Amino acid sequence: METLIAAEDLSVAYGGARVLQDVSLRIAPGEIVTIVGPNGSGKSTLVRALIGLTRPDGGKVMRAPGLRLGYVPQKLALDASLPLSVRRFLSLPRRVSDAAAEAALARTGVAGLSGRQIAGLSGGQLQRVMLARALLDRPQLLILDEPTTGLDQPATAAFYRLIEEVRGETGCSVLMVSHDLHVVMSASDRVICLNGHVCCEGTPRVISAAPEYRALFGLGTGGALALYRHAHDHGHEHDHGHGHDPAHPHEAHPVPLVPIAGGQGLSSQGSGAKGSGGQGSSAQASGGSVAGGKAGRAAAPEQGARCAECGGRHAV
Ligand SMILES: Nc1ncnc2c1ncn2[C@@H]1O[C@H](COP(=O)(O)OP(=O)(O)OP(=O)(O)O)[C@@H](O)[C@H]1O
Repeated sequence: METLIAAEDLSVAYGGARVLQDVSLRIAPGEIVTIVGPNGSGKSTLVRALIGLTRPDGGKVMRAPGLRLGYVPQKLALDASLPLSVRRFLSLPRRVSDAAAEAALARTGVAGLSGRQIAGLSGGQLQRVMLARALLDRPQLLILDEPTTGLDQPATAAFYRLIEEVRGETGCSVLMVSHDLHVVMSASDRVICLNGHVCCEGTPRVISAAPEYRALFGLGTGGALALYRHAHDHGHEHDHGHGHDPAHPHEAHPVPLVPIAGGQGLSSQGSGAKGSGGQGSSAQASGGSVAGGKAGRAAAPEQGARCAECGGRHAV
């Protein structure tokens, strides 16, 4: 299977505190993958390590050569008192034409905001402007870190619909971090449940039923299943390791849960590399080939002690 980006046994520590341990994942062309997990479980750290903003102290990140990557950060690290128009923001760091800027704003539903100050935008408008900026480089992989923070429910649902439309139009893959479990379950092809390590991963249906997920998020996510009506009738090709016919309902061949094998405990070693502040940039990822193996170690037997946090058996 073709892979755009992959992490293999990725570990990150900040000043000796282990945040990620042996995290492996891979993103295939065209799929929408969502990372869920409790506060502080390392979701943003994982995203930043994938992008290259945070240096891992173990494992590696591999990208398809010349991968075009669009990134929408959780927060915009801008001084609100600095005058910065939407139009100028769209040309940071690379100048874009007025036509391209207008088209991107129109695509994300905020046409006509060009002359407005970034500091004066509502939360929903800012998210759409940041998405417009990320789309300007025609990313093959769009990475969004909690893109709907602070938005109300209709705005959140509308934003996820927009993401699905963009994926449908451009064929880009989407990797996002989200706490909106119900929407995540309806809008994702695959969900990765993170708590310093990958607790479990699979289709929304499989994840909703996973004991590891339920231990972390409780049993009140039944509505997420009700929302999940993914008939898998979109045109992209992807394979979650089970080679299904894309015309099949996705649930018919659920991805097996992927416990992380191995016996290493938490280490207090680590260099704690800090990344620089993300600014909603699009970045041309540096090259490097992607290994074809299944990064998530599918169908590995459960090993290790039962996790006190999520109830699953895994390395950490
Ligand atoms: N630059 C940093 N320096 C030191 N510690 C950090 C840094 N960034 C994150 N951390 C710590 O690492 C842990 C994981 O943080 P991270 O932001 O990755 O979690 P998260 O799952 O995205 O959380 P949330 O859901 O609250 O956004 C937290 O304990 C956090 O305090």
